[in-house]
Amino acid sequence: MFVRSQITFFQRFEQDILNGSKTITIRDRSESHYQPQSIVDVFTNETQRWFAQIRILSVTPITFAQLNSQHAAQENMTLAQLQTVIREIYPNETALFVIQYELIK
Ligand SMILES: CC(=O)Nc1cc[nH]c(=O)n1
Repeated sequence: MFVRSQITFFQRFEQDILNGSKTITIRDRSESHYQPQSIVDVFTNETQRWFAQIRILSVTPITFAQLNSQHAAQENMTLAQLQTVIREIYPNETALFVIQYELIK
């Protein structure tokens, strides 16, 4: 049976995803299962409202300490902002995954 894959983003990221300025998301191991080239439905985390489809391009392990300004640019943030956001979402996690995606238009 084919099960459609899903991911959620906080509502504050929605416009950046839709306008193409946020092209990665950094998640913990529990969300590292997305398959490259798969198509994933995107919902808001707060209300489970569908707002997009994305194609997964790659899933790459990374540590918190390895986050750099290129990752921040791909998140449409400064590096300091990205580090703060990730620490708010994953307070104690060092093993993370960069999920690169493209918006399906
Ligand atoms: C819901 C949720 O965890 N959203 C996240 C987490 C990390 N990065 C991101 O862009 N969105």
